[in-house]
Amino acid sequence: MTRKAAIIGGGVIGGGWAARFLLNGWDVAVFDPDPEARRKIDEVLANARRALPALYDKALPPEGNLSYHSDLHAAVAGALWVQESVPERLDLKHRVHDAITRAADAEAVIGSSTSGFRPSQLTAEGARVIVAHPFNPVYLLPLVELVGEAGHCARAAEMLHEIGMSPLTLRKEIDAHIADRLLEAVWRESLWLVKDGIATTEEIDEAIRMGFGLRWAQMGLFETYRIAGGEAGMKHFLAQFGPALQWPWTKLMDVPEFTPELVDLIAGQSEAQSGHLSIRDLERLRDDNLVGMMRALRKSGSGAGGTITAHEAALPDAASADLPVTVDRVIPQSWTDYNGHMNEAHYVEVSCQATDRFMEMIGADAAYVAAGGSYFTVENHVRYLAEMRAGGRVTVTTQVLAGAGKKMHLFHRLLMADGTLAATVETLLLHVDMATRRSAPPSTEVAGALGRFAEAHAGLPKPKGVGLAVGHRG
Ligand SMILES: NC(=O)C1=CN([C@@H]2O[C@H](COP(=O)(O)OP(=O)(O)OC[C@H]3O[C@@H](n4cnc5c(N)ncnc54)[C@H](O)[C@@H]3O)[C@@H](O)[C@H]2O)C=CC1
Ligand SMILES: C[N+](C)(C)CC(=O)CC(=O)[O-]
Repeated sequence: MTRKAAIIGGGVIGGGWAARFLLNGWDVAVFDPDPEARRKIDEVLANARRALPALYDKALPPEGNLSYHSDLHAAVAGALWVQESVPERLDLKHRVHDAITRAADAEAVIGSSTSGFRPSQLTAEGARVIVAHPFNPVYLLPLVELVGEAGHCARAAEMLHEIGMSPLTLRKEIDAHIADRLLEAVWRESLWLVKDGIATTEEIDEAIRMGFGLRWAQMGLFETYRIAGGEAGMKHFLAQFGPALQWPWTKLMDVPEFTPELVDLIAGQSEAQSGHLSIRDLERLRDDNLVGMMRALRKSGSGAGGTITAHEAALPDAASADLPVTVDRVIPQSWTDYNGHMNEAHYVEVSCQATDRFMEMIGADAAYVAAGGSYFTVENHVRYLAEMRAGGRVTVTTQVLAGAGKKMHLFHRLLMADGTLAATVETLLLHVDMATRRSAPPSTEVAGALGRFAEAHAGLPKPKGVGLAVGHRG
């Protein structure tokens, strides 16, 4: 059954919430007295439809229904989740939450997007609001800080996981929760740097996006500093850079004294958080994450992405072979080329995703590869038959032409939503012993599963295009 979310206040954040729920298959009812709210939400939705599916190698569920209401009660009726996102004014929040509490179903989660108020400040006695503080853009960024009664937070967390978000439940309420306290510190310090003529806003943004901003996005603060302590780890880091906290590096001079107890507490928590990995393991993890993020920034040319593309233009050409996996997905904007359609490389990428998925189906999955067996592709033949465009859905069907011994001969059909055949990819793979990296027979289980597919497909007509040479139009 389709679930319903009510969005009370449809501005920057309410619009983002609406998109997050809607694109994950929920019905969404909006109440916002602003006559411009519908236009604004439609614009947010257009951006969300362009961006959110690109995160996934699988199609999201069909969108729910979006409705607008001139009455708060009508919007809230029957909703499993009611999210308040009205302006950050306590008197207004009080009035709105009184109305929501009266209108909402007894089991509904009632969340407030407030950036700074504590749940106990938000309502009169008896109301059951929790803080569900998201990050802009709500449809893409996963974090939601949950603050309030444990049972309500637990139910909220469950639902947030289902719409692809990452709830973080606070141990106790505090003004501005966790993340905004951190952001406020950086923000305040940045404003001082500008006011004192030390740096421009551009220079401060550069200092963040070319350096520690990249690290923070993939490893946070404490794990990053653990690595910065070298092999001696967090205690060494605290010993080396602790004294600097007393130097006038910052306008925020109220800092805790590094007593042995505090050092042990921080070092102990850091050990519990990451002690299962060596510093080298952490470095590799960090580097892999950074490469992934910077690749993601290449298309827009933002920040570090522009630096990479400029450098790359000056380097000799190298072949690329990064090909992820899908059988049913939406084509991301980033796959569009200068001809305004999906670039030819991504047809092959989609076919590789189909091959990987098929390997999982016959038991040649990640565990099998880790145990020493895999398939290597030895030949591909792509026929480009129709243009595919960003936002369109592509489904791949896989036919086994032969599957015996070391050989796996597959035929992928790439189909558009209306059934148009957009491409075929005929691909020949050989089973390989990963230790010797030479061809070798697959395990009995994999051979059996592949054989069953081959047998089931044996009676199907030979697909048009099989075995053709380039230029042959058979
Ligand atoms: N903008 C941001 O970066 C973030 C904001 N927040 C929080 O989200 C909440 C909303 O902020 P924004 O979306 O930025 O504000 P906004 O000004 O963009 O949107 C507020 C919306 O509430 C509507 N509204 C006003 N009175 C209303 C009422 N009585 N009933 C229903 N709707 C009403 C307004 O017409 C407007 O569309 C605030 O509590 C803010 O602290 C949370 C995370 C990030
Ligand atoms: C500026 N802000 C306090 C409203 C920011 C937030 O609350 C979270 C965000 O998206 O940065």
